Amino acid sequence: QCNLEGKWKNELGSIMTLSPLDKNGFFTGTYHTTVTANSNLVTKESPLMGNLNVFTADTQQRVFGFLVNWTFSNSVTSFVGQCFVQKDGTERLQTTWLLRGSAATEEDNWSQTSHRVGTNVFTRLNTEEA
Ligand SMILES: O=C1C=CC(=NNc2ccccc2C(=O)O)C=C1
Repeated sequence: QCNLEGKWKNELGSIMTLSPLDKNGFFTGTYHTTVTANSNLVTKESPLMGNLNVFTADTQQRVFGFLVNWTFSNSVTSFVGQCFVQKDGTERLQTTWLLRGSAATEEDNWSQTSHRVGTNVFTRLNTEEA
């Protein structure tokens, strides 16, 4: 079954580290993202907090949500998603995100389309990547 604790990366190369969950499924963590701020790449760490739905008996299909409070801009991103375990045991977090507010700094070029909703898939950071 999926355990959210640990390090995850998405297709943008952002790294998310999640804490152990408490009995209510509450967790905290940090989110490292690389965004272009006034034309230089900076990696920024932002705090996050979230909840796993621990009320369902179905331990394989648990849904979660978390909010990243971006430290480099006046914005937050909420992620909602579900963890899936593949046949080979690898875990993937399928998420949909909603970005609220505009970055105080130049937005990263992938967000030039100024879309404010999207999807991200997170996979576990394996040991040599960490
Ligand atoms: O104000 C801003 C502008 C762009 C941002 N890009 N990061 C993201 C936004 C949505 C989902 C994932 C990420 C990421 O960096 O992984 C974040 C805050």
